[in-house]
Amino acid sequence: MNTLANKALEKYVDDHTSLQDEVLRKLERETYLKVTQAHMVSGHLQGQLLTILARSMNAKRILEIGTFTGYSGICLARGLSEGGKLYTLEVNEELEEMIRKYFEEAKLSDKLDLRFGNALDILPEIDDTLDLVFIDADKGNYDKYFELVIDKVRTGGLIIADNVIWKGKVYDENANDKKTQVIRDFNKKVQDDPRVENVFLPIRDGLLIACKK
Ligand SMILES: C[S@@+](CC[C@H](N)C(=O)[O-])C[C@H]1O[C@@H](n2cnc3c(N)ncnc32)[C@H](O)[C@@H]1O
Repeated sequence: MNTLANKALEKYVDDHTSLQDEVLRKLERETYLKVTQAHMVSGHLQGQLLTILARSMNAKRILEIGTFTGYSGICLARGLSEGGKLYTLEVNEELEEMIRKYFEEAKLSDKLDLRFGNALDILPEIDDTLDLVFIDADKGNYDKYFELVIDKVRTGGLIIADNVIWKGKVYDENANDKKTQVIRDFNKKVQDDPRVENVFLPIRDGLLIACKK
């Protein structure tokens, strides 16, 4: 289920969001043509939100967990300040060519630190202070990702988790599968966590934004 179920509203929202540029349009199109599970791509509205959040906080160090074809990575990197860097972690090496091609087209290659492997193994190697973390990989590990990054995030920095609505299943009392329960548990954990202040945004498949105190 689309959280902006009303198509007219969806169009209106899109019409009042800065336009998607040619690089992102091409990347989204190529993803849908060539890659399985293309619906995982963040897309225009969410991508624009990520750019604006990163830019407004003058981010210098951003970490993304789950690069996929690079859509959200490009959006985040666009919000980086001068000399900034995006660490982005991806387990599927087959995506490398496409990711690098589009970062090149977007003139963002100098900001890209792309690392392949299991994020759980790579995260302890990242020794940096982070302004923003975007968690968008395997849902079963969201809790672990949160714990592995929280001490690296500066005060006032953000941890943003994607897909926290899980196609509406998190608030459907009849949905009791394991993945849905894992996401409910993660959402509750963030809500109860005294280290952060948080807001749950029902955009696309849901973003949970936690600001470190
Ligand atoms: C939802 S997609 C990411 C979408 C991307 N952020 C975007 O908006 O375009 C999730 C990605 O996480 C990757 N992934 C899954 N488990 C992972 C892990 N343990 N470590 C690193 N990447 C992982 C998948 O291969 C997939 O490309």
